[in-house]
Amino acid sequence: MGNTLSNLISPPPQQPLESDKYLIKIMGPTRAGKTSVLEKIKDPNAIINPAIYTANITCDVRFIWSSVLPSSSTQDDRSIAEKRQALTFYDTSSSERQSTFNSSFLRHTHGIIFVIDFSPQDGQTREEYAAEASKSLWGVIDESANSVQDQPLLVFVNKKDRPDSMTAEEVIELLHLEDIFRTSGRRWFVQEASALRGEGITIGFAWLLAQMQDRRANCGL
Ligand SMILES: Nc1nc2c(ncn2[C@@H]2O[C@H](COP(=O)(O)OP(=O)(O)OP(=O)(O)O)[C@@H](O)[C@H]2O)c(=O)[nH]1
Ligand SMILES: [Mg+2]
Repeated sequence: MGNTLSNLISPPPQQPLESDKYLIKIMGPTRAGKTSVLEKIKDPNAIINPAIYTANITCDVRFIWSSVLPSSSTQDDRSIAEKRQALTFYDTSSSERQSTFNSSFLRHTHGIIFVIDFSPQDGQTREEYAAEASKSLWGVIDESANSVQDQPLLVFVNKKDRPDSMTAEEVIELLHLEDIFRTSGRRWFVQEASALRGEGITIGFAWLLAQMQDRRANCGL
């Protein structure tokens, strides 16, 4: 029990992973759907429980990314994928955000997933919500500017099943994503998604995986 609990709340791994493994960190505003997105990456058939409440828990999940291969893939494809795609995800929770996102947060990280849903809370306007989200994203990127090598950034605009959701274009503008590329050369991609319905998750994640593989092949990162 003690072991299990300490595994759940252990700090982000700081050691470089072996060469065939990737570490991905998931960030984003409170209740945006970070954990739900992770559940769907792990298992596209997972049922997302609307009553899920995951604040204050940080989990470090290690698994083999074979579940997102197309159903038409052969056993050989799966074996190759299982050998190659060992991924560790670090899912952040609401309460740790400020204290955790320091200059070493992205060290040894190969990819970043930022989940946003644009559901303003407690009387916030959309613009206020976006400004806060943008500040937190830029905070991490600025903080780590000297210690990391421009990992690819995947942004999920989650909860597309809701009528008030925003488009990828609006998010690109509100988060000033084009500036990220201009200032750092970091590659980014915005994918509209619904973790609830399982839409957009696999395609977005496939982009991130391809980027991470490309960086490793070309830059050894
Ligand atoms: N409608 C809808 N609800 C979703 C979707 N994804 C997640 N939710 C719901 O949004 C709530 C928050 O989801 P979580 O995955 O816990 O969000 P989180 O970002 O991990 O939350 P914290 O860790 O507390 O910051 C839950 O009630 C989910 O069921 C989605 O695509 N559509
Ligand atoms: Mg969560």
